[in-house]
Amino acid sequence: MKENKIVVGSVEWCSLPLLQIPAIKARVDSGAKTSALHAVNIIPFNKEGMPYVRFEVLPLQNDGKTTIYCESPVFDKRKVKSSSGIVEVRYVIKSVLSIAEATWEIELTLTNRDSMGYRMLLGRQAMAGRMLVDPEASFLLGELSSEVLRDYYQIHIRKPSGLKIGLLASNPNLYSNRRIIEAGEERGHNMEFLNIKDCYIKLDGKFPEMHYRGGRILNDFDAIIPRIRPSATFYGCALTRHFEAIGVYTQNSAASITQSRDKLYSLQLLINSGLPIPTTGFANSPLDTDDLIKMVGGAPLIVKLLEGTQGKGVVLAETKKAAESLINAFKSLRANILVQEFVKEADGKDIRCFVINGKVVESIMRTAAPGEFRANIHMGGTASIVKITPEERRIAVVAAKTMNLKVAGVDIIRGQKGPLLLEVNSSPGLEGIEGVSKKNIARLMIEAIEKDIKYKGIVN
Ligand SMILES: Nc1ncnc2c1ncn2[C@@H]1O[C@H](COP(=O)(O)OP(=O)(O)OP(=O)(O)O)[C@@H](O)[C@H]1O
Ligand SMILES: [Mg+2]
Ligand SMILES: [Mg+2]
Repeated sequence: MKENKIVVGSVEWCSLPLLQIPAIKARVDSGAKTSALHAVNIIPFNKEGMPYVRFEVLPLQNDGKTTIYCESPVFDKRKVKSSSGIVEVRYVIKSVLSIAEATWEIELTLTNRDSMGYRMLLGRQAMAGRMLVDPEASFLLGELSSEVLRDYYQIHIRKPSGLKIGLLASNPNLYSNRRIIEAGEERGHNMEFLNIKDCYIKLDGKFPEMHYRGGRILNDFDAIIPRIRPSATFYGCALTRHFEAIGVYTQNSAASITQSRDKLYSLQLLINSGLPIPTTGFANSPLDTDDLIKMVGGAPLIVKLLEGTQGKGVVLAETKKAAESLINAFKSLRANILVQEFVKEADGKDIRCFVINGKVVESIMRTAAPGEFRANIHMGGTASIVKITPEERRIAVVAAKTMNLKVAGVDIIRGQKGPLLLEVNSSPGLEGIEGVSKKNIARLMIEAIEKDIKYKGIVN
């Protein structure tokens, strides 16, 4: 059967017609089962109810400008262990390989790992029954001249249009992240999802740089939208700070995000601006628990972890005894906590004001599920649009300004004597609010960036 097989060297040119990639240099890698395609900006989406993935391929080595925009149905998602032992979940697509005038269907995993500069690896599965490898040779099926490549790729050279905006976050599947990418693309911008864990920093007095997995340098961004989840605060803020250092606009600054993650520090700043908050205590030693409880008006009271979110670190202690044990238990775990007056009149409701560039663009009221005092959507709360009072609006605007946040989610509860500020979030979620609002909040975030950096390119 040898005669029918294509003999290939260790490197060959091939093409992927379904993805409209006319020529890509593939490294023949019989050590790997599945073939891999080097792709960036890999973003999942749904098309007519089916899982799809959108990605960009830079088909030519050492060429960061020639970009092919691809989309494909998702065939599978697989865990792949790299040679360094790190497990990565990769999308698998089915595509057609064309080589030496033969074509057949192959599976391709998408990876942003730059495999020694090769944009494609051809694995055993794709070759089985069809190819023989002569490992000493390369380009047995012919080399392509730079003229031919230029002809192929001329139309694919990225033309500057719109802004280049990076979304610095952890999960491209998250509703908020998907919406921000979508809204940016709708405005004609070049949106890229930058995974926090894949960015790294070059600190250098003269030539500081931001790098991305595989060695790509990320220095040409016009703006970065940091959406840092609490568990990634330290590294995410370091990256945001570095983008600032290399002159990139960040929608929320690293300093403001860092500040907002510490509830105690935030409250200190907020009361300095004269904003009303529920009476709050903080103590270091369990010896002071008794007085701490008295300070906030006794039980029932609220205990909050300093770095909690989605309502997870917020507990209600109904009695003095319960409060004592709760506070002392947290202390013995060395957790940093706040003790706060329980505002019963809030009646399991809170108001989330979404602030962008100093304006409340939308407000919703969240109502806690039955038997629950926390109104968070993640705790089963339901949302509806609410008309806020001028005082509530003022509190939200001053709070965002005090925290120096361009985009903020300000939480307020309605107490007996008026509104009380609970906290200011630096990555407010979009799902709850867009679910009930007619406004395109993600688009408003993008427009705020356009305004801030005085972008006049696109009108629609
Ligand atoms: N002092 C209080 N009195 C009454 N209810 C409160 C009080 N503090 C918090 N709550 C309720 O618990 C919810 C969660 O509290 P808070 O917003 O402080 O925590 P969080 O975990 O940071 O939430 P988020 O996801 O909004 O960041 C509030 O939205 C509110 O419904
Ligand atoms: Mg919070
Ligand atoms: Mg909250």
